[in-house]
Amino acid sequence: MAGIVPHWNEFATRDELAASLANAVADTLRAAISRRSEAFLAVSGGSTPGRFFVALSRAELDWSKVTVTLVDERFVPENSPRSNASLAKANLLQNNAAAARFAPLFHEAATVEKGADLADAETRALPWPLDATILGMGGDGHTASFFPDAQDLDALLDLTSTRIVMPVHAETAGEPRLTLTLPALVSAGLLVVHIEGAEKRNVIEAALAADKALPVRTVLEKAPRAAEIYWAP
Ligand SMILES: O=C1O[C@H](COP(=O)(O)O)[C@@H](O)[C@H](O)[C@H]1O
Repeated sequence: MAGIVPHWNEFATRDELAASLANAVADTLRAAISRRSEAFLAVSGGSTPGRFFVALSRAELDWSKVTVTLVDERFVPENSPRSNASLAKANLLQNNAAAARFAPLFHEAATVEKGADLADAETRALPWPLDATILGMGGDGHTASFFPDAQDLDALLDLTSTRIVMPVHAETAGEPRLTLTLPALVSAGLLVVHIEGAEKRNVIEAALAADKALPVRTVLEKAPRAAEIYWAP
């Protein structure tokens, strides 16, 4: 792969991965707090991050100085079982992390375009750049809401975009989405792709080895520094 090759962190179990990733993120947040008196974290939704969220929620640090947002969101309200905000609130924003400020991407609006405009305006006031971005990846190679079949995928993955949040329409996504744009995501000092299971490992290895233009490859290629891949079977 052109660009900077990611670094693999492999674990025997998902619990070990969760503990180690939580330590790494907590260290990054603590360092940001001592450097600039606050810290900014973006996390993923989906089925993978639950254990990591619970482990991180117990980390000892000054959570009142931490802002948490999402790398992407389904265009659904928080009472939907598909809401990434609801997952993060239930699993991460508890225990010590209950003191953190949460900045969701979903806003009530007639269309996802209007919702994205609201989220874009609101997120501008957050303490950029991100200190840590924790991405997931679907079996189709999507990460954040950069789906392979997304309309305007090139615009979503445009490193020169001045947008922070954009709407996403993709047949395979289930519903319209909101996503942080590529430059917003890769501004983070710590960029992680958290994946579990043999199937996802095969997908990311194939994407990195071949010139297969899956979105996850584009993100890792365009990132200004090497990403950390966290993987467990
Ligand atoms: O739709 C989404 O999917 C990806 C991967 O989710 P998983 O269920 O396979 O872990 C996730 O990273 C993203 O935040 C979410 O919106």
